[in-house]
Amino acid sequence: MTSALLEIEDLRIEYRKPGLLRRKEPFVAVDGVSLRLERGQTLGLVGESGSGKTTLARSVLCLVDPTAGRIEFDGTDVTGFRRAGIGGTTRRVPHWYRRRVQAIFQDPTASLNPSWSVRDIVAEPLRVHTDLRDDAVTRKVATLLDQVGLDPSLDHQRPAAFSGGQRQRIGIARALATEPDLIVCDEPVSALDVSTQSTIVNLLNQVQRDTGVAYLFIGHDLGLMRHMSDRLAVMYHGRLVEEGPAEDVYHRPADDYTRRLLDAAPGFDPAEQRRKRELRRPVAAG
Ligand SMILES: Nc1ncnc2c1ncn2[C@@H]1O[C@H](COP(=O)(O)OP(=O)(O)OP(=O)(O)O)[C@@H](O)[C@H]1O
Repeated sequence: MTSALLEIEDLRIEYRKPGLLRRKEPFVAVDGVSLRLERGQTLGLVGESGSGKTTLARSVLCLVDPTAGRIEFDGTDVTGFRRAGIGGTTRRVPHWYRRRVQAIFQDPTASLNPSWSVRDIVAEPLRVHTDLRDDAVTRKVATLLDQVGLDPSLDHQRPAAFSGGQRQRIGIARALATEPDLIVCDEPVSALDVSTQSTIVNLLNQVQRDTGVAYLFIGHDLGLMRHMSDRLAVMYHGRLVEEGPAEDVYHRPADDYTRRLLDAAPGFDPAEQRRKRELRRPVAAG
């Protein structure tokens, strides 16, 4: 088997609350999770609130230290990139990793600097990660804004001048600036209204077709996740309960928890739900 873009092996992440007595058990947020994401594909990560999705995503972004297990990106072990050093210092994550792995977050308002212009926000990763001169940066910013459907002539405006969906487009332009191989998308459409959700999802799909970027995509809406993802992984209480091709997980879930998640999914027509339950009912042996 060829190496995947991202390979997560038996990952465990524990949180310790400061001041806890030593003998008290740490809280296990991610427990023995193994996942694989191929180049140019989307791995959808679903599960109820608190199941460990964001913690897993943050470990891929080297924002949280795994307790055990391994994260490999394009053949390089990146697990120890951010091990806490002596005296609480933190080792720097290499530039090449920050450049190749970008992120989009749920709340674009919180993740965009409100006092910067859109031009400066999108230009920042170019200034940090490339040797482009000012005029080339300006051209690239205009191309990126155009790519995400924003008018480049508005690049002097601040984020507050834009709608929620437009702000998410700014976040996507910023994430695309370094031409990453992977974008970790932590619920990028959950805070948007339904019609804006679908335009942003379509944009992300188009970007993937154009650039070959892979997504680790976290979301709650199973219907949307099914359309977005090549494979779906379902987490429950920090553990992976199911993983497989998106259509299989959606139509033929192997795990009880996935079935409950599907039945609880909002926007389902009750008759459709009944029909799905019938289809999923195990066939008696013999
Ligand atoms: N810094 C932290 N310290 C202690 N516990 C934490 C910390 N961050 C998250 N947790 C706990 O870890 C568990 C998993 O949280 P996480 O945010 O990864 O879940 P999630 O599936 O992404 O949830 P949501 O869909 O609500 O974002 C939760 O019980 C949460 O309270």
